[in-house]
Amino acid sequence: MNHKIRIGTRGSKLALWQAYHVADLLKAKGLDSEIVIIETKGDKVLDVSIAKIGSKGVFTEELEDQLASGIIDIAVHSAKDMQSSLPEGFELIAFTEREKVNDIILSHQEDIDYKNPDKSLVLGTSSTRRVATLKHFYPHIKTVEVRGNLQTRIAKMESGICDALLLAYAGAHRMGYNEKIRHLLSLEEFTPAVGQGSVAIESSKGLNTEIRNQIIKACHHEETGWRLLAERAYLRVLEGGCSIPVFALAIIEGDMLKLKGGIVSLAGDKRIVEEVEGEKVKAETLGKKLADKVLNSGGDKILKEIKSTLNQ
Ligand SMILES: NCc1[nH]cc(CCC(=O)O)c1CC(=O)O
Repeated sequence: MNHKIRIGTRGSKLALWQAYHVADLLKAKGLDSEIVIIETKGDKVLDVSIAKIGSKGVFTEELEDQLASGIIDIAVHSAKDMQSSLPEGFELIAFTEREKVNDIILSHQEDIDYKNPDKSLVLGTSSTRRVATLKHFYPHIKTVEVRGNLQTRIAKMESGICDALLLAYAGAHRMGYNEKIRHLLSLEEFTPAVGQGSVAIESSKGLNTEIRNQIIKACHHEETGWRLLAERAYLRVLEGGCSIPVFALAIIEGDMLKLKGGIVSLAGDKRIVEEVEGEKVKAETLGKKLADKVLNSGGDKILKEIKSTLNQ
């Protein structure tokens, strides 16, 4: 079959990088594609925090409309930005090989010392997980909300609203900012968001089976797939949109999967971390098991507290 696979994407530089990455993976298996840029609500409202406009689908709804009408065959997203449950009729069919999952501190200044409580430091971020984690481990650090794409955030930092940005390594690396990375943060403290570092491919359930299988064969990275299956099962129970500071990271060792994750209160005073381990083929069950453990050891109270704060 000589069908040109139409890849839908948002128009930001990072989104385009991801779309071209998928196009390259397809090309390597002899599959032709073309990129279709689609503007989403999330791209238009840059001045309001995502936590406030409601995280559900602000970056995905328009793409799903185009999937449903067959204008595009697949939509490409940062796996991290994908809701844990998709609307009826859609599915994630592939996850690309994961990039380094750490968070980083990025700055134009070279001497960023985030561990010394005697040095004042203002970090820009818009992630509740990162803000809460900073409050927990580094309460002396001040934060300011910095939104927009990476280029915008860097411009804001350089204009002086903060000393440095707290970001995902994956995005900074993909946008070519490695030389501004000052610290790679530990996975124990800054356990990443579910899915961080991988690119997810979404399709309508009605996508032609042959095309679907070709895409999976070209793009899906199996180990990443197991890891994200576990992490996303955890997220689904915690109902964590990106406004809730939950985190989880799965690793694979042979046939086994280790999943570590938890939740941190918005004020940073409470942080719960639990771990589960089992066969990787039980990824989804392990994710749910982790959720039970976290909820039962006080996560339920933190979650309730966060939800009532966000609904105010
Ligand atoms: N929330 C925005 C977002 N979505 C995906 C990435 C980076 C790439 C990735 O983690 O896959 C980022 C930027 C960031 O968190 O710094």
